[in-house]
Amino acid sequence: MSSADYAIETRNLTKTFKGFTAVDDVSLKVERGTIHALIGPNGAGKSTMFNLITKFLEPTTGTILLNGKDITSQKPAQIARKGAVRSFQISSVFPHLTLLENIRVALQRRMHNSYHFWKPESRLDVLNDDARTILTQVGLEDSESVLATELPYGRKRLLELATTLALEPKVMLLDEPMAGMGTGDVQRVADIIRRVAKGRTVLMVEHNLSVVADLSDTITVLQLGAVLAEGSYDEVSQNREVRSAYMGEADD
Ligand SMILES: Nc1ncnc2c1ncn2[C@@H]1O[C@H](COP(=O)(O)OP(=O)(O)OP(=O)(O)O)[C@@H](O)[C@H]1O
Repeated sequence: MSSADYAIETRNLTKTFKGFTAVDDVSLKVERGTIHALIGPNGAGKSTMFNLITKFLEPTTGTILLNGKDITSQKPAQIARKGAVRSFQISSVFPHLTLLENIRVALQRRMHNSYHFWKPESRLDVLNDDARTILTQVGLEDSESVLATELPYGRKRLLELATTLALEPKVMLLDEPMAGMGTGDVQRVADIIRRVAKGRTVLMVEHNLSVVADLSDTITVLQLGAVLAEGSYDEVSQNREVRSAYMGEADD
């Protein structure tokens, strides 16, 4: 496979914070069209990897490629415009707008790269059909007139996913999508992620191993900033080093 077959590739990516190596020479290949999970114990470097890939952090050394193109020196907004969008950033939701309005803002952002708040409200009505389609994709079609702030936690996270979908990402980076969710919501959100991942590439950091097992084509296990193992869930969960380093306490 050539570099162009990978939606995301890192080569020898390293990040040090004042001499402490948080990400240590990581070469990661995320195949296009797959769901790829990044797992590992606390402090393994997962969030730092995400921040490096989306350029919220500057790598100390190494290279980051998006669809085979070097994006190491690009800014987060440029990377988002190239179709790699990070989700589950609470800031993507405006609490005092309705769900429909939130999606319309995100759609506008994609189309004009600005908010155009000054335009007459009626000009935004053309976006309603698209916004409703997106709300339906995440199962929020019954709440379009509800203010975002009034949503319970699980549904708020679905709204964040919806605002991400409005940007038409080719690559979605999901940062702990199940964090803080009750068991009822977890299965629902997993089903939605599987559905919206079709035709896209997903890289996710997730602590819930049954979700990781259920959704992922490939799993990379990080430990102390370095890659410990990689493969399918069956492969990595049977790896002895992984079991002792990461799954020891969850051996059953
Ligand atoms: N800005 C920073 N300055 C100093 N050290 C940092 C910084 N960011 C992260 N680290 C350290 O780098 C290591 C990796 O952190 P990171 O948050 O990437 O791990 P993680 O795998 O996402 O952990 P968790 O599962 O707990 O979120 C940790 O030891 C952390 O303390």
